[in-house]
Amino acid sequence: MYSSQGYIQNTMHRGRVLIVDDDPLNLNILHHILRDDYDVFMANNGKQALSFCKKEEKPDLILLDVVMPGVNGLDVCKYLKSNETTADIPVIFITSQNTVEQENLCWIVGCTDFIPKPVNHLTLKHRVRTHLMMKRQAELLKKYAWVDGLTGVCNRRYFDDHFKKEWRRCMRSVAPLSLIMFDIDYFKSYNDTYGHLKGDTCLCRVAETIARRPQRAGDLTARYGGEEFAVILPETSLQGAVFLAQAIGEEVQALNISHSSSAVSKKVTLSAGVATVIPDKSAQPAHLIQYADAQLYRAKRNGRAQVCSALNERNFVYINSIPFTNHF
Ligand SMILES: Nc1nc2c(ncn2[C@@H]2O[C@H](COP(=O)(O)OP(=O)(O)OP(=O)(O)O)[C@@H](O)[C@H]2O)c(=O)[nH]1
Repeated sequence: MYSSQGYIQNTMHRGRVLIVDDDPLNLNILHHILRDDYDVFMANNGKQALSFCKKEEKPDLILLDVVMPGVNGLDVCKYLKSNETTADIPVIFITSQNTVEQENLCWIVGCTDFIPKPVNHLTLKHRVRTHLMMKRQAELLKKYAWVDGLTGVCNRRYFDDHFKKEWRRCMRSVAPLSLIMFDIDYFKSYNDTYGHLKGDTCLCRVAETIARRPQRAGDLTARYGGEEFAVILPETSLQGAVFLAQAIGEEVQALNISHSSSAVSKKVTLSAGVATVIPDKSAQPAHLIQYADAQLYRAKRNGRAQVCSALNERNFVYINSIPFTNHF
């Protein structure tokens, strides 16, 4: 649902339906019924279905045969429901096994619904439409819970959630986790000079510029507080994160947003604090936030419009303090 940049992706596409059946005739019939309304994909065994679901663009709904050679439908469903990235995909079983025991097995592995064979075309169309609509509504609700209303980037709640997940992931893979904290310089005087409406517009343009840059899976931009933004960069070295912070800072200056009451430049500038840790059990996610915040504070004290960084506070290494160029 979220792009790596932190923006919500458009979910109002036609809907991607994956049909899984080992019988080519059944695949053809279902494809024929749905192809005018949805983007339809087909798999003729469980293994193929699972590898399709590992792709970046997942199906929005799966029609799944129960009895198939190799990995059967029940196992496919069980696997999808136990995996965080596929658990929300509705699975409708298409089955000729209509005993109570069989039905119960389908519910136990987490199916959303089932349709008996032979398939009634209208029932299929209605069930698919209803479940896709319910999925979209659930996504919209999540969107409003997770997105910052003014800037459109992720909000603090989503940041906290994602940050903890990436912390655990980097701990498992013994990889560096970097965090950049950005703050707009002299933003209070910007509001005082130009008014809050212009202040809001400025915040939106800065947020958009920050969020455009981080592109890798797991990267995330969020509004951390009023005029403060955070960027999470999993599996990224301190050097890489500083490079990115520097590039973003320069791009914000290149926006050329006038700031006549700033003491550091005639344009809007950012200060940035960068910190990197390889997460382990002796530390908490909050520590990395503190390290990055300490560096942001140092950037402010040093004169603003610059990036300051540290490897981590336990063996505090002041790697750098880089002023942005051309800010006057
Ligand atoms: N327009 C607007 N202003 C906001 C929003 N959220 C926070 N602010 C303002 O951001 C300003 C932050 O001011 P300070 O924390 O004093 O920091 P600063 O003026 O940027 O100074 P330095 O950070 O030290 O460079 C305050 O005036 C807040 O009212 C918002 O959503 N819209």
